[in-house]
Amino acid sequence: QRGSIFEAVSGFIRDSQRVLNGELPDSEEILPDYDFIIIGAGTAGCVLANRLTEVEDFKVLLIEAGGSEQMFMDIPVLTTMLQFTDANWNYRTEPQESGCIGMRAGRCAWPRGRVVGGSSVLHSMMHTRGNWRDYDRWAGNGNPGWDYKSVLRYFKKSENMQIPKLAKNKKFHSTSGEMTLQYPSWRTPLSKAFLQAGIETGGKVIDYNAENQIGYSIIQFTMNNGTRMSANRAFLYPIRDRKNLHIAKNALVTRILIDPWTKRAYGVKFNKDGKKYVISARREVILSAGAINSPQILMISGIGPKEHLTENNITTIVDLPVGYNLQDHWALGGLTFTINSTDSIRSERVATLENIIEYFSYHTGPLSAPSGTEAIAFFDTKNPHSDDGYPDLELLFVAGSLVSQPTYKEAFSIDNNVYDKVYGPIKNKDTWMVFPMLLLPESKGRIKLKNKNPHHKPLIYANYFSDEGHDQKVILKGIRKAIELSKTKAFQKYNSKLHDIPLPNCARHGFNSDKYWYCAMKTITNTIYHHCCTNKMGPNKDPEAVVDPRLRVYGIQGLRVVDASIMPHVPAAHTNAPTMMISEKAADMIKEDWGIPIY
Ligand SMILES: Cc1cc2nc3c(=O)[nH]c(=O)nc-3n(C[C@H](O)[C@H](O)[C@H](O)COP(=O)(O)OP(=O)(O)OC[C@H]3O[C@@H](n4cnc5c(N)ncnc54)[C@H](O)[C@@H]3O)c2cc1C
Repeated sequence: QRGSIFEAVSGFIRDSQRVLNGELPDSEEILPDYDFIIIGAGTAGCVLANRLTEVEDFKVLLIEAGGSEQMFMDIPVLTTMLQFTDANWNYRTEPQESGCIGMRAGRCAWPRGRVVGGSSVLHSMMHTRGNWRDYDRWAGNGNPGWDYKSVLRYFKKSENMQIPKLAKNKKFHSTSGEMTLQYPSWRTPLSKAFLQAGIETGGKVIDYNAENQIGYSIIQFTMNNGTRMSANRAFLYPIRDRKNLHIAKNALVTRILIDPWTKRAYGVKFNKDGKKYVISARREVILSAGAINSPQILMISGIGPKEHLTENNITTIVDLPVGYNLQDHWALGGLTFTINSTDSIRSERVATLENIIEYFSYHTGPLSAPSGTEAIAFFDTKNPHSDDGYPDLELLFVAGSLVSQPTYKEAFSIDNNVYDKVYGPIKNKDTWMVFPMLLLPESKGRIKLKNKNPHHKPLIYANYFSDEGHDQKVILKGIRKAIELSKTKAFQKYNSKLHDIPLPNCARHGFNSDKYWYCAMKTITNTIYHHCCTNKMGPNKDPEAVVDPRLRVYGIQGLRVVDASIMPHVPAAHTNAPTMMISEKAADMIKEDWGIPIY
């Protein structure tokens, strides 16, 4: 056994104190005005609050609907469980014909962080930047300064790469930023089998955050010494003592105040502890409420598609396509392989006293492993033989499956009948799973208002598979690739077998036929939580654009959007790192626009 009860108790106290000493207190005093008001202390909001308050003259108010981050939220193994706390907005998609069919009431669960740190507190901590073509494509669409060469410095700015071998590559990595990156110290031998299977089938092992992305890798995580590094911990803890930053927690912004004549944003309204606040912004209001709430707040404040606002009795101040262009990464969920050893992760083997003692003593062992996601691989299905391809498919390897942790079924909101029939018979088995995930989707959805009440959840139309068939074909290639990997020597060592109880609604197509898998992916449609793009950045001539390349809302002065909603299209990356990059770049643009020199 590693560690002792004594060490674990001291470790627990040390961890609790780290959070107590780090977490910014809810500001006792809220001033009537600030230079900048940032709405939302999520990934983007935390980075921005840090960078803007570097300028002593800038007085900043950061407003967050959720409460403080708690110590237990930093324990990697609890990642999925955080979705069952108040730190989750708990969204559900609207039912649609061709997706989420096997989820409860035909609705997919879309969790989002409602806590200081935002979705970076709920997220699975995978750190991937995407491919250079993603950003060259953003720039090519009329957004100067967003090409990969220009944004690479912003990816590096926040990075503290603690994987020694990767840190040597100075062109792509940095060790001086706030966000620490690590491989988890504990993982199952199945992750090695995944990499070996890749090599056996002609792939190679790469650093996907460097030159090119095609290949296999252990995942780089935003972790520090075996614990979660949320944006809050990385960017707000270190600036706790800055006098020019105030934070209002448990404060829901209900409206951005805009003068309808001058079209200038001059403040915000928010509710906190039963009190209503109206606070002014001397310079700018910055909306960082994420891809679902940012469009909601804009629309409620009179910025959005005129017809839709009129339907909701909102006077339009500027008619803009807010809420359109919703994009996500999704995968077939539940593609499971059984094995004949006890090498996979199962909750009953993880949640043991021994492991708990080890975790609190040293931050090692199974509790320091994030939800079983261990390895990753990227493919360009259009140019399968190019090393420098543009990945459109990701295989996300999990050293367990829907049956390894009771919370998975709930987190994904899988219908009980479907789950019991398909996964009930293997519920005690050891398994591994792959999410074959679409990276460059063609389907697009939309966020609409339910009504103009800011306390009501907006409507989410995911529109998965609403394209001409491209998206399902890519996922199918991923399924075939995962099955190929399961047949390699590396995985046959464990006698890996594709779990073949068919989904009841798809059985008529014959298990493992292309048609079967098309039906399966529309049944267990699994979001990978990369919701974005609903306030698209684009040039003036782009009819879909909501913000300009400096992230200013068209037609309004003093209002920017800085979060995942400004992405013109989702990059071939998990979206936390790109969101940090956006915020780093935005901070420099804001400083520049207010005459502060940039170094
Ligand atoms: C379950 C899950 C797993 C994920 N896994 C990964 C992963 O492994 N790797 C990865 O790269 N990405 C992952 N992501 C995605 C990543 O976390 C997001 O892309 C990123 O955090 C988006 O940052 P953001 O600043 O745009 O929004 P958020 O971080 O969501 O921040 C928005 C903030 O605004 C606040 N807010 C909203 N409305 C209001 C209001 N009216 N008033 C006041 N405050 C408001 C919210 O409470 C929230 O704190 C995951 C996301 C989720 C939900």
